[in-house]
Amino acid sequence: FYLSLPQPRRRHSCTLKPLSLSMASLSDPALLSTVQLQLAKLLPQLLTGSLVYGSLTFYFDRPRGEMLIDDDALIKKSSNIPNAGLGLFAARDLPKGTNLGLYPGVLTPTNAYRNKKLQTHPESVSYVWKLQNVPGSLEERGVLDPTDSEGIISDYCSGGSTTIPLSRFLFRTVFATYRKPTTLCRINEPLTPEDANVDSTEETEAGKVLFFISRDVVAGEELYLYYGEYYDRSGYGQ
Ligand SMILES: C[S@@+](CC[C@H](N)C(=O)[O-])C[C@H]1O[C@@H](n2cnc3c(N)ncnc32)[C@H](O)[C@@H]1O
Repeated sequence: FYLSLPQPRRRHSCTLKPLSLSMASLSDPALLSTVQLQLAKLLPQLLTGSLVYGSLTFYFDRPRGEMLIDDDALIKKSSNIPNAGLGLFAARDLPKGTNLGLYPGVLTPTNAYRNKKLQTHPESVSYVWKLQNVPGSLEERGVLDPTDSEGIISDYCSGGSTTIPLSRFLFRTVFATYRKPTTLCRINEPLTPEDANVDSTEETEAGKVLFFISRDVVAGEELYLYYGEYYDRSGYGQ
């Protein structure tokens, strides 16, 4: 007979191994193939994740806008208005109703623009188009910001924002060729609103602003758009 005495408890022991793989352990072929196998299993997930992240970033932070008139119909040069900088001129006759294009810029929530970029780069405001509120709601649709991360306007608007991590980097590299001309940003406003020869209509929900010729324009005329009563004109002439 065996006496059924309580057996001494076996102590479980474990050894903690350092997580990092040393070069020596990587030279172990068995371990190396396990690591390769794990990486191969992870690869599809990594690729899918990157694809989803890239697509969403592109969708939200892409530069919008496009020209609807050929390049040689317009000329960018010094404005007829003293100290107004560059202006946009008709290179040929443009009949009333001619579509010029959709205003360029990255669609940015109004608050994000107001609380971040406007604070750090106030000069960007001259070129930022504030969209109307979505009809029938108090929701603000946002602004179209065609300036770069420093608030500077250049000939093309690239996408990207500070809201999505690495967004600006992606638009400087992977999506670098996807950029929109900022020609329409050079249209000044007339000395009196009645002298405007360009007008705009907005498809607010789509975030689209169409610029069109509002009266017959002859070759050589400067194009003018009235900016509206809320535009900040405090920097005019400086
Ligand atoms: C949308 S930008 C027009 C393009 C700008 N002139 C440029 O060189 O890029 C608006 C800015 O142009 C200037 N501007 C436009 N119309 C003006 C006017 N009637 N008088 C003085 N400055 C004007 C102001 O500096 C204004 O903030």
